Amino acid sequence: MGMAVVLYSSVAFAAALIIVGLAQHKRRTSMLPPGPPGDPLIGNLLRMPSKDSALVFHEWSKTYGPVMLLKVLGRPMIILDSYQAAVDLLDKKGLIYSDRPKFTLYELLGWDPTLTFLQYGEKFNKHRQMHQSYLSRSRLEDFKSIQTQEARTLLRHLIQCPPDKYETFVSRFATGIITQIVAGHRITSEDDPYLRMSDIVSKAMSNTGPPGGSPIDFFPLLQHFPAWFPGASHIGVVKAYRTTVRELHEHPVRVVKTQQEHGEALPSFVLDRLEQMEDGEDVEDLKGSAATMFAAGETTTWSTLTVFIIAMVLHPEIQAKAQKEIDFIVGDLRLPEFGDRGDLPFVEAILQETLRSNPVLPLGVPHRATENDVYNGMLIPKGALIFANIKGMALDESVYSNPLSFQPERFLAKPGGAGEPHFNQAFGFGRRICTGQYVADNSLWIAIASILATCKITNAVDESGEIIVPDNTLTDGLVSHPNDMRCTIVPRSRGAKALILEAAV
Ligand code: HEM
Repeated sequence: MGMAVVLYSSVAFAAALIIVGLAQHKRRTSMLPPGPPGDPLIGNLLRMPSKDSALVFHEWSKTYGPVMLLKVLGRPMIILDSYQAAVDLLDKKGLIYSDRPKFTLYELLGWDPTLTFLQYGEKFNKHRQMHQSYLSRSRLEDFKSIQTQEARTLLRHLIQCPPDKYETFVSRFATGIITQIVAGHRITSEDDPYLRMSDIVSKAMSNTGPPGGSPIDFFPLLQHFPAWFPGASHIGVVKAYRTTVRELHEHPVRVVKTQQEHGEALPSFVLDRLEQMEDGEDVEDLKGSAATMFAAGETTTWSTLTVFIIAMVLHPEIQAKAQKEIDFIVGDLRLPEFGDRGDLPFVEAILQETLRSNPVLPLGVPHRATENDVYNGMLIPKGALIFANIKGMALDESVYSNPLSFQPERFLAKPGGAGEPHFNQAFGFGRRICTGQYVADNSLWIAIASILATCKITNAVDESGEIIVPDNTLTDGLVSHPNDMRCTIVPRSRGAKALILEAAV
């Protein structure tokens, strides 16, 4: 065989490879989910919303469908805008949809090891098991007395504090429950170290943009640049908050260990784990788990309760209807108890509508596909970030009528109500579903029922006597928080005030 034949054959073979490659690429590209057109190389970067991402994605989904592809700097992002698509992928195919992307910004902030951000694998299983075993349904009874006690303390704070402190005390309610569950510590003073840490950590979590979406997450090299460098501004957030985040890892375990040595530790997650710890076991896992529970459970509960309070300011008629229901079932001689829950369907509906109307994790926490997958003829590429658009699902008109209005009746059984499904999606999906959902649900219920039973929430009034209508918007962060909670909270009656003061411990 002559040299020329070898050369021609090689060129022909290479050409064939390129043609097959191009054909495969074309086929692959044509199978990708639809999405807004992007620019060469940078994809949709320039069109990515700077705020209200979940709402903007929901609008785009009306054009591109419930499974939508966005590309940012070559990184595929799939937005799931329908409950069905999220269940089909994240729940039913959990084996390949339960990973997380790398959250460089959160790692730099000191969140490590943190269940929320752990990649799917052995460490994830260990942390998930630690959380689930302590926060399981069967344990819920143990927490109810803590939750009831903190709800009563909250009532006293709300009627005694000036309006600009409402936020502080609602946050303290959430913190008070978590510190007791995690570290057996009851907050009794405003100087409590957990309150300081909680305040700083909440700020850190609501100022980081959508999870996994900061420029540092896309270009980890930016972490080595000064904060003034374009795209590196989050370095300032890291510097401001890292020490407190690390302190939150050290403090609970250090304190409970000392209490344990002195035989003074109260039951808690940390004590439970310390007692089970085997020789040589890494205490860093426990530190990470405790800090995660604290961070994941505090801001979410606080923000959701704030959403409820604003909804009551904006809808006095709904507040009055719930109070009528409570007066009928509970009366005015005692405060609501967990045992009343099944008899208060309208209060239940308000809780559900609070979770639906303004979900505090509007885009959840992104999952990551670990394999190529085909869904309804569309290719979900390996490595894609998968966002469940929880806010988008809340606005799905085929499930929720008048989705923009706050209408608890939608959840009441037919014919009195619309029989629409509860909004469990607020807690996420599949193998990454929120481990604290049952605790959160009970904390929210007892706080909502107790506030409605005893307090009247109305608009605040400014210096010139004008009624203030709170702006019903949320910040953009890992956890979103209402921007404006201006209102007035007073006891419903003298009897209600007496009940609050008697019950508070
Ligand atoms: C209103 C309150 C809460 C809401 C709305 C909420 C919502 C969520 C959501 C949407 C996720 C992401 C799920 C996913 O990736 O699909 C999540 C994860 C998580 N939540 Fe919650 N949560 C709340 C309260 C709590 C509480 C009280 C705790 C703990 C005491 C907690 C612990 C966690 C943890 C550890 C994760 C990460 C799970 C994992 O990655 O495997 N959450 N939560």
